[in-house]
Amino acid sequence: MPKKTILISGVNGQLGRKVKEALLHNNHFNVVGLDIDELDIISRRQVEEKLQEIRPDVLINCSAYTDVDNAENEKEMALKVNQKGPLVLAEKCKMFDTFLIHISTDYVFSGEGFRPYIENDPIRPVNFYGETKALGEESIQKTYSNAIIIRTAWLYSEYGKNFVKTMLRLGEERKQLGVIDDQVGSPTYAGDLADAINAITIQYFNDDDFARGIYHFTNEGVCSWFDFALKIQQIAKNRVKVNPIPTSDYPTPAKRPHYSVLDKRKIKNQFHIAIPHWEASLANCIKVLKKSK
Ligand SMILES: NC(=O)C1=CN([C@@H]2O[C@H](COP(=O)(O)OP(=O)(O)OC[C@H]3O[C@@H](n4cnc5c(N)ncnc54)[C@H](OP(=O)(O)O)[C@@H]3O)[C@@H](O)[C@H]2O)C=CC1
Ligand SMILES: Cc1cn([C@H]2C[C@H](O)[C@@H](COP(=O)(O)OP(=O)(O)O[C@H]3O[C@@H](C)C(=O)[C@@H](O)[C@H]3O)O2)c(=O)[nH]c1=O
Repeated sequence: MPKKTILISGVNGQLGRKVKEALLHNNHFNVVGLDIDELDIISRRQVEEKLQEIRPDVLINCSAYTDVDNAENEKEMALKVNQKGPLVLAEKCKMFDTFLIHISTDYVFSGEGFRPYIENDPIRPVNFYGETKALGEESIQKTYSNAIIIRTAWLYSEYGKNFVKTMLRLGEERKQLGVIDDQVGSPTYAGDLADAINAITIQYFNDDDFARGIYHFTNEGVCSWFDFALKIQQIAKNRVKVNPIPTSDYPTPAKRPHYSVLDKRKIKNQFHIAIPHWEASLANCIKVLKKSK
């Protein structure tokens, strides 16, 4: 296979960095990673210039506005990055015939369901971040069919700001912690999602029956934020006491869905992807974090 060029936008984010690491293992890929300083996804001019210059076969969009609480106040900015950004990328990928992989979220769902959400379940976000991500999905779907949207949830990695790193810090600083036990979902190690994106990218070049559209990806297993926090402290051997609390005891500017488990059968069947359980991936990530301390 001649070398293929893969462009990653938002490469300095926690997912962007893991995607770059995963793709760099593939000798057939020429990987270019850019972040907002070189490729601002809301700038039509900049996106067109970069696609003209780099001519990527695939663009993996890891950039987004991800501060769920601040999105309630910084509405204009959140909307620009999460709705206009994907629209611009879809328009320009269409112009250059570049396959687009975009990432979305479990927060597009209301959380009122009682079984894992499948890809074509109706969406109804309960916060503004979720609304902007839903609009981003819609913009891509209306504009460009040579695209895949992967919804994921509760993402963490060694990099950036995330729940695991917050809990590890609080576990060392505090004697007690209250964590919500009535919001349930599935944690996702960004390295596992990056491996899935790598597998999908390879299949895009090799599979004549390659199916576009929306897919769900998280780690296997289901837990509450409380279960997740408890396991983090256990693995890290922190002595902090973790107490379960209801959502009403932890008020936040943005409402969160109570149940946002995603059904992953479609991605597993279509791309033959084996997904690790969240507890196994969490242990691996914490081991890496402890080593680098
Ligand atoms: N984090 C999570 O728990 C979850 C995330 N997702 C989705 O996964 C994807 C990756 O998230 P994650 O890695 O956690 O996000 P991060 O916030 O870690 O990274 C996002 C990156 O995008 C950059 N960025 C922001 N605005 C722009 C812009 N206008 N143009 C180009 N780059 C920009 C950010 O730069 P800077 O830091 O300078 O602003 C940052 O480097 C996103 O689509 C997110 O919505 C889905 C479910 C869960
Ligand atoms: C720090 C902390 C949080 N919590 C709660 C608040 C919240 O309901 C939950 C998680 O808090 P966070 O603010 O880390 O998570 P949040 O920003 O809501 O995480 C979301 O981010 C976006 C980008 C997504 O797309 C989602 O999939 C999801 O991962 O834990 C506690 O109960 N106790 C605590 O000490």
